[in-house]
Amino acid sequence: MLVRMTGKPPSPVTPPDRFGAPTSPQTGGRSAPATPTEPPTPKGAGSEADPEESSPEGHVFRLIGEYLRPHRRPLVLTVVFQIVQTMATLYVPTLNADLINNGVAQGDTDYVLRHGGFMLAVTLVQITAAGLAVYFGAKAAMAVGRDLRADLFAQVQRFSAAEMDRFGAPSLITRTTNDVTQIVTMLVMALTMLLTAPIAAVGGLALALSLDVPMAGVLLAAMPVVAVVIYGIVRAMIPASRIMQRCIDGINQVMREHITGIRVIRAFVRDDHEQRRFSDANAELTDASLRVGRVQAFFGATAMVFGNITAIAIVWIGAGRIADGTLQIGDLIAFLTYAGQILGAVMMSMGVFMMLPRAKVAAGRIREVLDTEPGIANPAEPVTELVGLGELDVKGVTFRYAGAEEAVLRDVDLVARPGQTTAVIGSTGSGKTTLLHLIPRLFDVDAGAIRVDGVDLRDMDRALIARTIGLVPQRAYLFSGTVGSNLRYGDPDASDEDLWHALEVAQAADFVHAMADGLDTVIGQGGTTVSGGQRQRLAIARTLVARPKVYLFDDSFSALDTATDAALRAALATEIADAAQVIVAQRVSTIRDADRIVVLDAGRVVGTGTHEELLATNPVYHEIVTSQLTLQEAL
Ligand SMILES: Nc1ncnc2c1ncn2[C@@H]1O[C@H](COP(=O)(O)OP(=O)(O)OP(=O)(O)O)[C@@H](O)[C@H]1O
Repeated sequence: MLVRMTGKPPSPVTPPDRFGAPTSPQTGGRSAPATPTEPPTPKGAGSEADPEESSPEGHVFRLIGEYLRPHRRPLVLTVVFQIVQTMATLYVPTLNADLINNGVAQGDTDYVLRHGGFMLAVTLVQITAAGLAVYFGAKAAMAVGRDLRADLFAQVQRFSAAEMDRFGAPSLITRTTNDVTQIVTMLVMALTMLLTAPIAAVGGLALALSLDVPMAGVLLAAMPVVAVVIYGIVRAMIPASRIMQRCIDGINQVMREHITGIRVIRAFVRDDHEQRRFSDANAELTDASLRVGRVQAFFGATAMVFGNITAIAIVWIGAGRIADGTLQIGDLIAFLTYAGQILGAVMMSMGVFMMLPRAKVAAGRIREVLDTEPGIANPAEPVTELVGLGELDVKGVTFRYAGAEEAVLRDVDLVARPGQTTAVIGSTGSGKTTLLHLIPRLFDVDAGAIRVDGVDLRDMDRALIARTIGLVPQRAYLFSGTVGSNLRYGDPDASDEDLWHALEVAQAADFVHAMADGLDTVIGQGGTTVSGGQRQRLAIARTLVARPKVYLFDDSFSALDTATDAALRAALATEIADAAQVIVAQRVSTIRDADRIVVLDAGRVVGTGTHEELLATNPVYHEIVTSQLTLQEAL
């Protein structure tokens, strides 16, 4: 039979995970209100709304149009070769009819050879044009994919911690990989079929009409019937694909949690529970896939039946007309070929429309990232150099996390002078880490200001902030690579001697020496191949290599034993004697010698002074100290 099932519906691929996190305020610059108002919902998104429902088709076409614009050349070539290929495809049945009528039927071998040669040449043109059309179409589509990924990556790099929190790392990864793939896949199909299909349908019909009007009527009658049936099936496919997409989301989530939390699962012997969760999600996906499969099977069978009914009608009418001498056998064969081409074209274009729901969701999610203005932008005329030694002044700072009801920090003051150590202590959840994250401008304050050498952070160039302030985070992160490449994150030009010196100060030289390849020892992603304490010390060394003016240690000594902690602080005291140090710690012994201790309680500063002053006057500090040391030890 002539009808080929080329309009195959898209195969299930991993869909994007869903974005349902609360939206955040776009606080940026000095104009940020003291009490943040409710954030505007980003375009194409909605914390409540289902992104699949809320992203119109326009998203896909606008996005594709925008990204195809720079690739006009391959696009134009695709169109040209598509037209050539389709014309040649339409021409071949006419030539074939001619060959049969005037060559085969007449027994004219010479005609068959001459005409056959020409037909072969047209087929060659058809094949070459088809190949080139696919090549340039894929080239344009891949270029769109590459540009989308590059723009998404660049945009995510501009994001502040607030936007990162809002989208979440897994979602940003899925958007950059899977969602882009959805767009590219649809684009490849669209470039290959959307143009060919209407030309083949209209051209085939025109040629059929020119051959025999009554028989072309069969095709004309069949086309709308097939289109209506396929439309109905596509309508059924859309909700089925949507359900399947949600099921794959579910399975992704279970899988992600399983991989991330494998140690906890093992520790609590929850393997069976996790296995059940996975089995449930898996069964749900299987059911949904079967539902989609049933719709596809029905689609295939129905299309085939209609195609064959059309072919039978053509043969039936054609046979009668051949018998009464009004139609030639070659024309009947040409008719059957046109019927196949026309119905195939209708089905192929339906295949593209079946991909639309998924591409639509993907485009909405991509647009959402691209349209999100980073809350923290570089100032228009940034300060690029500081003249002072690096005096940090936190003044009247209030901060609330996006979506949170209460401010985490209220009216916080803190001064860290060069050559001095300022410690921050407080119960867990009192806001210490948050305060430290505000200093390198990972978030912007809602009220108050943070200045270094009298310059507001919001007036400073981001590169200057990074050069001036060195944060050793609570959970040190190391990149996949070597010890050396991780340390050079602080300064790409640092020599091996510089690295070893930093390691000595950070009390890390001994264990790095003991590693098989020293500085060239490979570190697993996230630093999983070193211990927590080693990771902390490597992170400290990395910051030392950068030589900032202000050091922020966020509980960076917590994984060290007391002796190493003391040795490290002693080494730091001489190594970075001129720098300002802010140390957050839980252990009183770590901070008792600090020049100034700031006591935080529920986001407020409840005391500032030396260990002795606070012990004598501050009940919160007194309580923290006596919970760890005897009064004798404390004094
Ligand atoms: N990204 C975030 N989004 C929303 N709330 C947050 C976020 N990070 C922290 N919080 C909340 O802010 C409060 C202060 O957290 P923070 O980590 O600053 O406390 P901390 O004093 O450093 O605690 P710890 O000593 O346990 O590290 C906590 O109530 C916490 O739940």
